[in-house]
Amino acid sequence: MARYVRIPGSIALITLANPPVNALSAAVRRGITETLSRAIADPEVKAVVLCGENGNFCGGADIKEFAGPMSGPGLVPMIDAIEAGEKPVVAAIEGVALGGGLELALGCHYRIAHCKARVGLPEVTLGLLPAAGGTQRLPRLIGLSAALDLITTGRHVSAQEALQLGIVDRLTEGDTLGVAVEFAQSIAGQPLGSRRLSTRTPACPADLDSFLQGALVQVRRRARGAMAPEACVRAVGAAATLPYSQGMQREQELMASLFRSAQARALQYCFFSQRLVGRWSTPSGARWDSAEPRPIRRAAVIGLGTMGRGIAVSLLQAGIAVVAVETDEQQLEAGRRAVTALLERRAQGRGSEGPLRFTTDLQQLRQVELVIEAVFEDLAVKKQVFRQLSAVCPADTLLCTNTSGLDVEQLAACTRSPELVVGTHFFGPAHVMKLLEVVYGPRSSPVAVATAMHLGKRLGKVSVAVGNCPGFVGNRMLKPYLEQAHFLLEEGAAPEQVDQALEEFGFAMGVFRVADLSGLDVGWRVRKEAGLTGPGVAPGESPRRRQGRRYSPLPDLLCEQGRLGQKTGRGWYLYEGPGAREARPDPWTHSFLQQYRQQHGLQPRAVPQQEVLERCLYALINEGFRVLEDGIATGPEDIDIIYVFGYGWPRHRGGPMFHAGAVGLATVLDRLEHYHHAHPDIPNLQPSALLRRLVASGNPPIQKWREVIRRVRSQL
Ligand SMILES: CCCCCCC/C=C/C(=O)SCCNC(=O)CCNC(=O)[C@H](O)C(C)(C)COP(=O)(O)OP(=O)(O)OC[C@H]1O[C@@H](n2cnc3c(N)ncnc32)[C@H](O)[C@@H]1OP(=O)(O)O
Repeated sequence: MARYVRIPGSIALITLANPPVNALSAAVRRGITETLSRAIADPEVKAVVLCGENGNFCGGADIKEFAGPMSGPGLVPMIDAIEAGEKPVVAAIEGVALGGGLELALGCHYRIAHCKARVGLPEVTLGLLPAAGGTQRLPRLIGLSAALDLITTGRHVSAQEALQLGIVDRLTEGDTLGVAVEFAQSIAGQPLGSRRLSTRTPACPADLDSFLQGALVQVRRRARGAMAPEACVRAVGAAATLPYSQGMQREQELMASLFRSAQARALQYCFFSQRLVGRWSTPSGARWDSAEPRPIRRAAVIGLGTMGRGIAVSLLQAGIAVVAVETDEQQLEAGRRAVTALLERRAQGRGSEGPLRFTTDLQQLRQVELVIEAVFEDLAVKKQVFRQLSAVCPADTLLCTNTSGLDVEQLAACTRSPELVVGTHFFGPAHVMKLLEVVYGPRSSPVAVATAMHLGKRLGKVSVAVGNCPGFVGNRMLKPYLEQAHFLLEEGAAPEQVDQALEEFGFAMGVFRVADLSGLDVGWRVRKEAGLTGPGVAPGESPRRRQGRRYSPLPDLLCEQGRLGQKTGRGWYLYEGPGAREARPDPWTHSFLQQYRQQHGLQPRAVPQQEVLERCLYALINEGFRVLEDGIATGPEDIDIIYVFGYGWPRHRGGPMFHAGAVGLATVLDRLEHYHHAHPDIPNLQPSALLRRLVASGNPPIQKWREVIRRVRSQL
């Protein structure tokens, strides 16, 4: 898995050959070790060039190997041998040099990179640290501060930035290998001295202790419970305070504490799941590898509210021409100003955008290949828009709706070509958030799904194909989670207590802080339309029961008081004023809850933190199992990616379904049974058939769930 060629002029060329990214599998490590020995032993060879096949230097250690026992030559001795050798080794970097790939390049004496290459140490995103000398060599090359930034964020760095930082010695625009070979010839025989990075002393900030302390505080705040960032700081700190060999020892110790951790497993599961969801399929047999996406050059966005603006910006930044449509001149002008401001803010350092036109005239849509409707979340209004679109657009135009949960099929039924209608559920802000739920209806064609999935990828999003049901995957699962949070308030908890439990679990914001941020009126409107509150409620119905099950009117009561969240300066929390962001516990809410409990004869109790987590999270997870039973998501990975990328689920916990597996499915089942027994009027707490079946099947690893799901679905 590493090829060896002698090139005229006393150069040995070693090529890593493990496409697509030349990951450093055992076979590649063996290949490098053997070919390097050969080059060292050959007296004719004066210098070595190391490169990768297929336009990529190296994507790092082979992540697939981490799950099993490690075998073959170790990365550290291999890289040490390169650095210690007497013959200069030049890394010719094309494509990527990431993780172990960059660490390998740092063991080389020189680095030459193509101007489009990217380098970085992203191990932290996999729950690890750069444990092949990266935490010790990089600070010695570019200084402690810059190394700490790269290693704790895992960000990829462009070739230009890598040159500025001093990670690479030279950039090329053309033939990287040719330049590297020529360069190797020019330095053959020169002393290697400080080209061996392990011999250097890292440049450190003057007040090292407080610098490292500050770095620890900062990564802890950002990490929300993830362990790897802190371990990275400690390892880089060792580079500043210990000789190289002791620093390496510390690096290995810290890596050992992470390598088999639950967090590393969760993060690596996310890495592979993110790629797996791209290989989508639908129950009707459409598949990623057989459905051909249509090219999209011109698109339209209908409705320039917050979502429509973000979607327009997202399309433009992908180089797609956009026609932005509003109903009247006033709304159009507001939309124009907002989109222009967003584009200006994001303009720095970005590529060229597609052309943009604003109009109130739907006739302007005759030339577009795709339309995204982003009007008010009201089925009747959306139906009307789809009827108009169907009348105006050519029959082969793909019509997408940005609904967050309405029936895509009902919209398709309003058009001439229902097979060309799909849901594209963006998450706000749409130009920032990485998730796109692509919703196929029963009649959506393979080409429609493929085009929407492909569009998502072009927009830089992680697209997940899901079936059509109220709330699709993400919002459907959110409902029982929110419901539990409200029930917990009825039973005695305070909003800040529920939020604290969820934030300590790793969510960026607890459920009540999120509700205040998004606006309580959003859910209120949906509940009114569903007849759960407002004039649609049957006279005489108990305020705490709806449709035969327990219901909490608490959020409705807050809305009735005009407490809509941050925008009104008060919601579950109190804010400095309308639009202010800092949430303060509100004595009003506490006394409101107290009165409510008294009025309904509810005896408040101290709700343990464990119960908050179990009831909120297991209710959500239970719905996830139902989503799988119903075939709305194909596998648990789809759900987990949706939750990690769209709902702030802490990535180091892998997503809700992964978390269920990590806790133990039998435990989740047991706790759901316990809570359902205590609250028989909450159907969401009744364990799903699939969960029971998985437990009965012996708690298989998550990668095997699909087999059980198939059996359960065929029997339901
Ligand atoms: C105690 C012993 C351990 C010592 C370890 C020492 C420390 C070193 C650790 C590491 O190096 S960990 C790995 C660090 N590297 C990364 O995190 C990079 C991961 N890869 C990527 O970011 C991207 O894949 C890419 C390289 C930027 C390429 O992106 P692109 O969009 O072009 O393609 P993808 O679809 O992402 O990938 C294609 C294909 O390749 C698989 N793959 C990518 N990288 C790895 C890898 N490092 N190991 C194994 N497999 C990898 C990826 O899963 C895709 O596979 P398929 O889905 O097509 O099967």
